[in-house]
Amino acid sequence: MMKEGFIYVDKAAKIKLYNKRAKEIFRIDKSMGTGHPQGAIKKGDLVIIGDNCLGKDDGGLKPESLSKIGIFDKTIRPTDVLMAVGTFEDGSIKPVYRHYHQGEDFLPSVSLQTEILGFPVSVQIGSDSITISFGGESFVMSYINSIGHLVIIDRSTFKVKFYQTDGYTARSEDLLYVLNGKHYRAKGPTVDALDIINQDISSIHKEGAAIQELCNVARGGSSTYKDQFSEINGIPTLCSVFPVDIRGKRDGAVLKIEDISSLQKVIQQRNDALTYIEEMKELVHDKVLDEEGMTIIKGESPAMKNVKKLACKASRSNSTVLLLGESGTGKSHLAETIHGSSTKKDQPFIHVNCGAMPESLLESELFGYEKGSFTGANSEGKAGLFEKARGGTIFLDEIGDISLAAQVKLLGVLQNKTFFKLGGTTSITADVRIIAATNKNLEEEIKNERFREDLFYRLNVFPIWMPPLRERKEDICCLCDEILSQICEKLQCGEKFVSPGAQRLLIGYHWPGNVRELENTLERAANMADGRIITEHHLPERITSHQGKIRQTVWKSFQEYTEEAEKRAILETLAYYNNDKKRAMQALKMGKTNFYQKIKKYNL
Ligand SMILES: Nc1ncnc2c1ncn2[C@@H]1O[C@H](COP(=O)(O)OP(=O)(O)OP(=O)(O)O)[C@@H](O)[C@H]1O
Repeated sequence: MMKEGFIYVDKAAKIKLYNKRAKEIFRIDKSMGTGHPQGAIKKGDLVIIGDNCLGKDDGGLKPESLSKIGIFDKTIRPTDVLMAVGTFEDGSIKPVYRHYHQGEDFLPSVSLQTEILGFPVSVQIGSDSITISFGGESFVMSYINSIGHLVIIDRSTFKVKFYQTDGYTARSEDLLYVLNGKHYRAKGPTVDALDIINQDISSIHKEGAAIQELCNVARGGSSTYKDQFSEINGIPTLCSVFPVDIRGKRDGAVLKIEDISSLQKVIQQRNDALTYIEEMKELVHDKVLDEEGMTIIKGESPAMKNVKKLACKASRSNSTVLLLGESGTGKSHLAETIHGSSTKKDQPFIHVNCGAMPESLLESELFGYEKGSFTGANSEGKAGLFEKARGGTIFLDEIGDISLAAQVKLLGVLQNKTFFKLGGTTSITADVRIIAATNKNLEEEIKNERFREDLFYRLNVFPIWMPPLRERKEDICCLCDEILSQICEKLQCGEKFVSPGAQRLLIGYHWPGNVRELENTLERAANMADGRIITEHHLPERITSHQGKIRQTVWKSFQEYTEEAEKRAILETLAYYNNDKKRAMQALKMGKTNFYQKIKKYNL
């Protein structure tokens, strides 16, 4: 049997030949079930809908169109999965329906079961077929991407007067058209297949680049359209268009079609499997790193768990990381941990405190200098920190404090991955991973022209925000345990513990100096306590007296707290997915509209 379908149209785009295979491909040669006569929908008819993607392959059905069967629900959105039973233009029966937002809450298989006027009705949407059942009879439609399945019951006889079948697009019987009152054709074993000869091709095939090309070429255009992918009537095909000339004059054109639905399905399954494997790999990797590497970072609050997740990702990539957050929150600690968990862990980690370095020295320290390049220079010349960090990581701490001149030079390194020594003429490759950190608000610095915007964008490839300690008080106890045991080891004073009363005070304090302040407080307390227990008496007055002040705290409204949390959730997820909005949206299990509304609301 011929594998390809052929359609021949004349200059006026009228179909002159449509072979058997083409009819099979577009499912217009089938006996199509038990059958029904031709007709149109009437007021009061019972309508049963199963649509796996509202607006696609259903004639463009809109949520508003559902008012025809008594559904006025503003939460139904285009692309929703919908199952509905209602009466046409007659409110005598309350519609029954269910809808799901794609991706957000749609399960691979959903169903709706109800009873209308004593008849059982069910709609079942699976991963590749939709089944509508009424009074014991079932109507199954299989699909590749999307479909709009429809069954209509005559209200006076309770007989099926229309059901959807394959080839509905070619028959112009898309769901919306039928709901709009368009006449549908008769179906059934005794009904002749759709007569398409002499019909305008656009009445059978409304869309697809191949159909457009066919019409162009039939009218006299030239064609290079060979084995191209084109979706025709929702069916994935490979098409070629050939001109037909008779005695040197254009007579029409032929479209050769190959059905690649099954191939498409296999590709889809393969892609799904690959995505699944990738997800599993990431999960396993994250878990291993979580267990092995990021345990050095103490903190189990949701904010710190997220920081650790991001740090895991950062340690696996070579991208520039920008650590943001108040002073003392642990940015340097995190930078070292990222390096220590990366493949570069056995290579150098060079910590440069850019803020502490005099401006005149910064350039020569970072990039080195050739001998005799400036007064006071070592006569042998010097390798810079970028060279010393070769193969490893350079951590540019307090990056917000460097001069504009140094920023230009750094930008050059980030853009070209090369630099010159001071007084040097040979370019040196910067084979180094950059992690930068600042407690400044760089956007503010850019506004005040103290920081270059282009440098900010080069640095802000993988941002991680360290939350201040006052926003993750649940971490205080485990930080105390960790830090106190390090301190006791350093002081060689034996193990010490924090009493519950002192713990309460530590949790109540607002920690403007963050973890660094906690560390200093514990070191002082460990020195003060003669015994093994650190009590309230060993804590400084600013902490013990703070307890009384807590009650004067100005509480925010519930809405403000909620908004802060929402903003933080979106920001952190966006950072985690490298600003990939789609993935962030999926991870947050948010609908598209909701997600973009929040982005707009919080100016993210
Ligand atoms: N999660 C943590 N677990 C254990 N120790 C921590 C943690 N976070 C911070 N520290 C300790 O707190 C101190 C301050 O942290 P760090 O120097 O990394 O902060 P920073 O954000 O880089 O500060 P600055 O912006 O002032 O440079 C360090 O001694 C660090 O070891």
